[in-house]
Amino acid sequence: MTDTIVKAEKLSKTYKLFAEEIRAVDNVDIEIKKGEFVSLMGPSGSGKTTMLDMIGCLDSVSSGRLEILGRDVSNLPEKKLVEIRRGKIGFIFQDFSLIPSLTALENIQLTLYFAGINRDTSETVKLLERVGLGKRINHLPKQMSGGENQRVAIARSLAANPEFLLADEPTGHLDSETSQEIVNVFKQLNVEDGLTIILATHDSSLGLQTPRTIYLRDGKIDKKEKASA
Ligand SMILES: Nc1ncnc2c1ncn2[C@@H]1O[C@H](COP(=O)(O)OP(=O)(O)OP(=O)(O)O)[C@@H](O)[C@H]1O
Repeated sequence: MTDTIVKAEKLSKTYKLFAEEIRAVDNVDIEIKKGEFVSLMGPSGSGKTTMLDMIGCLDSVSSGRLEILGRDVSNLPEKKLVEIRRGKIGFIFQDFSLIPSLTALENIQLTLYFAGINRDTSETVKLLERVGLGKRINHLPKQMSGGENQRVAIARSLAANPEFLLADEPTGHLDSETSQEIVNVFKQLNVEDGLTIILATHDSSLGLQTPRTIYLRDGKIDKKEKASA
């Protein structure tokens, strides 16, 4: 098993919009190893989401090479991309995407059900405890704060035992104090469980807390600014 989670070489993504061609990601070289906690930072439109979507096998590659978990995914059809992302990659987005009529516990159980994974309820409860929600197991999303909803989403992303987590602006809907709490959960998962996490954010107060920061500007890596925090 490789310890390289992501290896991108001259990776590019081009969107065609009528006559216009937009190079959202432009010739990017990146290598991310198992156990790293990396933030992808850059202003709006710099290509963070496009980059994460390709790494997460949610979007295709236009040119260059992308290896995920040791497998070349650059030219794979959608069906194969689904196979790679299912179970192996955990996703956390800005909107928590929880089902309003289901409790914290049920939201996770439903995800497991659709993934075809059999888990004891006690294991799911442990996941919620892991993110500090031991007392919110039977709460509905509307009975929890935004930060708590995002913790449920984090627990849900962990339920299938993914090889790594991708978080795209996970604190976009949260105030600064709650955002810090969410980043602390990620730090804990990275330090204590060795989980690999890639976090996209435009918020430098959060992005600079990770051991490694990659800056994007106009779809390219901004080498001048690239430095470890
Ligand atoms: N589906 C699409 N079709 C056309 N252009 C797109 C598409 N998705 C993204 N883009 C363009 O690609 C560029 C990069 O967008 P992207 O969403 O990756 O940036 P971002 O850094 O994540 O921005 P934000 O922080 O605002 O989410 C932008 O110019 C955007 O307008």
